[in-house]
Amino acid sequence: MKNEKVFSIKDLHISYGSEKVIKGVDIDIDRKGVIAIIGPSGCGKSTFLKSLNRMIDTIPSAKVEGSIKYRGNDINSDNLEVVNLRKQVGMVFQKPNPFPKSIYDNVAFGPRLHGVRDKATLDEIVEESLKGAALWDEVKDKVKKSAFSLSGGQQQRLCIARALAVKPEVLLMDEPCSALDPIATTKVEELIKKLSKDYTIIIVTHNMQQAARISNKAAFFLNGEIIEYSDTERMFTNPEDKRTEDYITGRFG
Ligand SMILES: Nc1ncnc2c1ncn2[C@@H]1O[C@H](COP(=O)(O)OP(=O)(O)OP(=O)(O)O)[C@@H](O)[C@H]1O
Repeated sequence: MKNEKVFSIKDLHISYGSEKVIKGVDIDIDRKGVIAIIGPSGCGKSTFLKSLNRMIDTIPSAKVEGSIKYRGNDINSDNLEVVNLRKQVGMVFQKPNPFPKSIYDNVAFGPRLHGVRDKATLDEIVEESLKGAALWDEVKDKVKKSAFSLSGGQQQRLCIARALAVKPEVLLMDEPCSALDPIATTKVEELIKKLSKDYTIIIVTHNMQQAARISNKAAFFLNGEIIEYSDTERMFTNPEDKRTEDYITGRFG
């Protein structure tokens, strides 16, 4: 494929009112694989992530300047359809947030929103998405039951299935395992690794072991700037910057 870059970001600045949170970020993100966004609390990781599918628009005080290109198109240009951008660039949040609906209706929600009405087609998308999120075997006999009847880890995989149902290219994940127990975390990590063969996954994590286990590349943020962006293995074995080393070895954060 010609354009291997999914995102190309130049001189990105984001502020909330007078507080500057992202201060001149440049980063290119390639197709497929897992990119971990790491850095201490408050350094702007979630803000950066939310800017990539314009979820940041929901915060009135937020102001975004600079260029974010998704597949070569400026996502902040007036003629870009946000609904289409969010179809391509899905999001999974820290706490599982299924809708108060059945398992089936949670997954069918996005496709219905985009106009799919045919029952057989919806059935197929729901099954495929639940299989993609490694949840199908656990729920196939009870898809009409409430999403709230699932465990926390299952709910998070349901949210991943819901994101997959509209066939995105990119998944943004903001600490998707922080509310999960170790077993559910392992399952979601395995799922992320599996999905990274077909999707580009950009994940914010506080967990350095998790970043090392699942990501191909890592970007270290500090005070709204990217200090280092490299292959994860390299960053974790031979970081270029002393501040990166101090952070990943737990000297601060
Ligand atoms: N909705 C908001 N309104 C005003 N300020 C905000 C808002 N969201 C975040 N901030 C501020 O922006 C800064 C960066 O926050 P952000 O959540 O992006 O950091 P983070 O690196 O993801 O932190 P954490 O790891 O603790 O989640 C913080 O100082 C925070 O207080």
